[in-house]
Amino acid sequence: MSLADQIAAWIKEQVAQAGVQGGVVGLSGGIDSAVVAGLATRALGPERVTAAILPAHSNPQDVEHAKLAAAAFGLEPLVIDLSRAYDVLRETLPPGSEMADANIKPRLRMIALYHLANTRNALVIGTGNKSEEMVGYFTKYGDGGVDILPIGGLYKHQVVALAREIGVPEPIITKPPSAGLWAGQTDEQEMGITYDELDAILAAIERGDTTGFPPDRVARVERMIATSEHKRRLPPIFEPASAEARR
Ligand SMILES: Nc1ncnc2c1ncn2[C@@H]1O[C@H](COP(=O)(O)OP(=O)(O)OC[C@H]2O[C@@H]([n+]3cccc(C(=O)O)c3)[C@H](O)[C@@H]2O)[C@@H](O)[C@H]1O
Ligand SMILES: Nc1ncnc2c1ncn2[C@@H]1O[C@H](COP(=O)(O)OP(=O)(O)OP(=O)(O)O)[C@@H](O)[C@H]1O
Ligand SMILES: [Mg+2]
Repeated sequence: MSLADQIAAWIKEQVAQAGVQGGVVGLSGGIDSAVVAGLATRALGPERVTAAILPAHSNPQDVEHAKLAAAAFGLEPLVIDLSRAYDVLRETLPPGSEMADANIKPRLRMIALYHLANTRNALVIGTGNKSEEMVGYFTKYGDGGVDILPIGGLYKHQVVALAREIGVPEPIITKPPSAGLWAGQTDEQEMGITYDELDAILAAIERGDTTGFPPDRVARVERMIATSEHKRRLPPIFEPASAEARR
C-alpha cells in the first residue's frame, strides 16, 4: 500500500473510532494543509470533508491557492473571513507583543474549526508535520489545537514528496513555506534554518548519531526541541501528596 493510502486508511479508522461523521481541515493555501485535505478526501470522500479557508488579514494569493487546492480534490471550500473578529479582539485586549498579536490568528482559526466540528459531528484534522512538531514551530492551542495529526510523522521533505504524488498543484508545492502571520514571513527565515538542514539534523538526532554535522547547528536544533517540550505535552497537573489531603 502506498504511503498516501496508508495515511488515508488511518484517517478513516480515526474517524470511525471517534464515532463521528467526518473531518474539518483549515486550508491555508500552503502545502501541508493541501496534502491533508487531499488525504482526508481520499479517506472519507469529499462530502465528509469540510475545507475551511479562514483569512485574517491574509495575503489574497494564499486564499487563491487554498481555493486551487480545494478544487484539485473536488472540495467546495467554506470561506470565513476572520479579519473583523481579529480586529475586535485586538482592540479589546490590552496592547500585546507582536508575537502575541500574531498568535491571535491561529487561535481564532482553532475556534472556527471547532465550531464547524461541533456542528458537523466531525474531527478537527491537524496539518502539523514532524519537522514543525519536533521544534515546536506552531501556536500552542492555535494550529496546535487539533484532534488528529495525519502527517505528524512525516518530515517536511516527505510532505513535499507526498504532495507531488497525490497531485497538489505545483504553485503550492514550490512557494516558500509560511505561517502567514505577517507580511513576508517565511518559516525558514524565522526559524533561522532551512528545512533541508533541519530535517537532516532532526533525523540524525532521532537515530542518535549526529557525526558530521556542525556541533553548533546540532546544539541549536536540540535547544529548539527542548524549549518546546511543553507544546507536545498535556498541562502538568498538581497531585496532592496524600489521600488525606485529597479529602
Ligand atoms: N516551559 C513551559 N511550560 C509550559 N508552558 C510554557 C512553557 N514555556 C512557554 N509556555 C507557554 O507557551 C507560550 C508560548 O507558546 P506560543 O503561544 O505557541 O507562542 P510562540 O511559540 O512564541 O509563537 C508561536 C510560533 O509558532 C510559529 N507558528 C505559528 C503558527 C503557525 C505556524 C506555521 O508554521 O504555520 C508557525 C510562529 O511564527 C511563532 O514562531 C508562553 O506564552 C507560555 O504560555
Ligand atoms: N488562512 C487560513 N485558512 C485556513 N487555515 C489556515 C489558514 N492559515 C493557516 N491555516 C491552518 O494552519 C495550518 C498551519 O500552517 P502552516 O503554514 O504550517 O501549513 P501550510 O500553510 O499548510 O503549509 P506551509 O508550511 O507550506 O506554509 C495550515 O496548514 C492550516 O490548516
Ligand atoms: Mg502556511
